[in-house]
Amino acid sequence: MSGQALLLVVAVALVDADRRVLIAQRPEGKSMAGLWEFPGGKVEAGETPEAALIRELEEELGISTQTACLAPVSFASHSYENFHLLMPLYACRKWQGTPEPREHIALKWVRPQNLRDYPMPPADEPLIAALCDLL
Ligand SMILES: Nc1nc2c([nH]c(=O)n2[C@H]2C[C@H](O)[C@@H](COP(=O)(O)OP(=O)(O)OP(=O)(O)O)O2)c(=O)[nH]1
Repeated sequence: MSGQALLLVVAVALVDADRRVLIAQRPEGKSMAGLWEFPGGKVEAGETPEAALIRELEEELGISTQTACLAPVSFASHSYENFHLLMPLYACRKWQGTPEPREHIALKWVRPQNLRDYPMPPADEPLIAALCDLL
């Protein structure tokens, strides 16, 4: 049987006191450069999704959080040209530190209803409605 490889990526909606969500702009040189995404990244072999997210938040934004602060929201299941993306989205309202763009061009706090003003990867589109419902 042949088919696309499944890629497991974890992502998070960091939610601030004003119910805004943090999005981050992908850098030049990467796929989908310039698009706005939820922080996160690929789950490595032997890692739980939560551990991968905690690691990515430290690497990408310089913040720390705990598994207990990660609540499942929804997931994306989307076929790209070379792989099929499976991406659980968590919400997180509690973390230590102030997010800074260590691997992105820019960060932005956005109300869920305004997320459509920012070009995001096609897989993310259905997640916006889930966040609007939740927040
Ligand atoms: N972090 C994150 N990744 C997303 C989102 N939506 C979406 O399609 N993706 C895709 C982009 C990448 O193909 C993959 C995440 O990979 P990554 O961020 O760990 O690695 P990368 O950009 O260096 O990967 P690459 O595509 O350049 O090889 O998931 C999202 O909202 N957040």
